[in-house]
Amino acid sequence: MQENNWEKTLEQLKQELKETGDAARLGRLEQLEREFQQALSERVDIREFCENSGQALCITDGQGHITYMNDLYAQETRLRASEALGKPEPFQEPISLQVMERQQAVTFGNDGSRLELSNGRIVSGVPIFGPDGELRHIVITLSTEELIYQRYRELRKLMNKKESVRIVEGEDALQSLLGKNPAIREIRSLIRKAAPTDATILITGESGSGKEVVADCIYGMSRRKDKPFVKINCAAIPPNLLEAELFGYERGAFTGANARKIGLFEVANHGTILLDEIGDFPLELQPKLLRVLQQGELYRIGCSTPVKLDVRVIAATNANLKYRMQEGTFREDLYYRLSVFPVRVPPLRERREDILGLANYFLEMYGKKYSRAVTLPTDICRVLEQYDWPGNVREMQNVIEYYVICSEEGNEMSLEQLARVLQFSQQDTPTGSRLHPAGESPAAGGTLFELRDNYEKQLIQDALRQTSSARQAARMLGIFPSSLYRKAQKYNIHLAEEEIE
Ligand SMILES: Nc1ncnc2c1ncn2[C@@H]1O[C@H](COP(=O)(O)OP(=O)(O)OP(=O)(O)O)[C@@H](O)[C@H]1O
Repeated sequence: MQENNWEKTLEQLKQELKETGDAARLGRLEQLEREFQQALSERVDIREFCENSGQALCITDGQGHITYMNDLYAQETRLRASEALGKPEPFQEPISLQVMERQQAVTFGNDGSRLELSNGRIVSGVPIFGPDGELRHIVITLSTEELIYQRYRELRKLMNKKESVRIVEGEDALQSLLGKNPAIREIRSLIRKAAPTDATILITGESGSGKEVVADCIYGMSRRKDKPFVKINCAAIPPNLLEAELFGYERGAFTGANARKIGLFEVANHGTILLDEIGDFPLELQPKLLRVLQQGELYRIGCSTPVKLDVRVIAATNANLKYRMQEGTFREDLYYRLSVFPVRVPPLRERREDILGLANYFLEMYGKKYSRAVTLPTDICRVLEQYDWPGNVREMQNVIEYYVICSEEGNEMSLEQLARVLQFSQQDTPTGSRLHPAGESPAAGGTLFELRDNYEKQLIQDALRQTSSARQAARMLGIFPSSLYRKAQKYNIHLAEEEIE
């Protein structure tokens, strides 16, 4: 009814414009109408997709008020759309609330009673942000574990296709571990042997040397490659929260435990878990981890019945575990249980023959990303080979990305500029050596990130000077106006009021 009204008004308006011969405004109006119809049809498509997705689905607005639910969701939750629409989720612990609080996707095992679902259903809430960074919608789904695995596999395939640089399945997985140095070849051969078994693997090596790449290869070549791969950085989670995160808890286990929480070990069941920074694993939790490794079972906090597990454990660290054992912060029995199959990834400075291969790989990768066919002149290659790379492959990847961003075809970054990035004069490498290429006078730099930020700020200021609005400047820089606005705020660049619109 309403649509008929606006269509009628629109027709009248068009007729009037035709009669007055205002072709310009008529053309603009017709253009707007086409865009509007297009948006309308897309909206209908999305609704159709939701109806027929085969998955229980509910959408809320940014405040957690339900704006849509499909039949399957209504059936599974026994809610009625007519009663629930426009209101918050009528559950004791609405998932939308958690998404709103954490501003990130939330998934947890459902304990049955809370959402009145049969056991095994997994509730997920995914936030959708607007271009201004505001939370606009939350998409809530209820899935079986099997469905989650399936989605996970689809997503992984999609990501591989998109990035087209890392193929991480089967023998091909090894291709993502680049390098011709004998130690790297040896690692490939070790992975080939160990990956198909369920042996626990301990990967050691300096930060940025490629431990996670090795873990990805092991997973990609294992018989668990279609099952979950849960990665956790043990140093990033406060010790008092780590126990609950890893082992989970029962409802009522402690104040605030309003519902059962499934720990990450259970999430990884039948799959693989990567315990990164294992050297920082809290001493008091180490017996619990040992139990998982030895007995294949865990106790959730507040529960006396063990949960049986089938998880392959890969641990990684840049710490010296033998030293940690001596100082009494790492248990000896845990160390020997973890290092059934040890793999040491050498730092980049110990495999200089791989430097150029890696540099060219990243050059091509970022060349594609930023649409720039830049090359590495011989003098720069020489410097890259001589540098000690204290931050290993990760540092090189950052440096090459910076190089590609700052270069243009035929007008590559100069040796002086690169020297600044590498901070020759200031940076002590872990071996204590410094690199000063002959004839270079190293300029004061700042960290790589500071240099990058300065450069970005300068590019934005230049673009604003060369154009007459922020919108045009954003177009020139190839970014959205909203991103330009955010960056302008970050760098304290003043935009005129009308430019912000
Ligand atoms: N041999 C390699 N071939 C290709 N890329 C690599 C290689 N080694 C490292 N990289 C790349 O370098 C970066 C850092 O590697 P990775 O995260 O595996 O290091 P790490 O040792 O796990 O670091 P941290 O100890 O800080 O967790 C990643 O982007 C990774 O893709």
